[in-house]
Amino acid sequence: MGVPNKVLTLVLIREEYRILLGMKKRGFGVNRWNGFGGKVEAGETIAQGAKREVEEECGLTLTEFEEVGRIDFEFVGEPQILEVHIFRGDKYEGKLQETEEMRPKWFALDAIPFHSMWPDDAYWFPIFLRGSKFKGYIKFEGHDKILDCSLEELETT
Ligand SMILES: Nc1nc(SCCc2ccccc2)c2[nH]cnc2n1
Repeated sequence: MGVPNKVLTLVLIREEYRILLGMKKRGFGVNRWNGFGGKVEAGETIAQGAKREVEEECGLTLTEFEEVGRIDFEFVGEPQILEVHIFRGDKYEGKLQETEEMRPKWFALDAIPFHSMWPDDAYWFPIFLRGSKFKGYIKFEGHDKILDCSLEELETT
């Protein structure tokens, strides 16, 4: 058995015509717009970890959210797979704020800044935006080059 996967969360808060992204100001994926997320801590469920990261990174408290996807990311030369659990945020409370980690901004669904995001997002965001569930496997060389990409749409809601 190889190295256990690193379990991570990614939350995309979506309203009818806009989606909330954050500009990552440090760490993994810096200088790219992304959803909010990160590691799952000991003693918390994946969903609890997702909710916590949103609060820490942009100040919002999720009151309704659902896991809609899962993508396993492999990076050439790194034994640990990143197992990313993707959630759609439907309802939230609180005041949106910039943090040390993220600069949040709402984007119209027809103006998502894919050129300043992880390159794979352009492949699975359309599946996410039509309300389907999905799972995938994506192999990277570095942080810009996709070597393999397989995505499966599981159901349309
Ligand atoms: N959209 C997207 N996100 C990630 S990492 C998301 C999980 C994460 C990890 C660390 C800090 C915060 C969030 C990606 N990796 C490769 N392609 C990718 N696309």
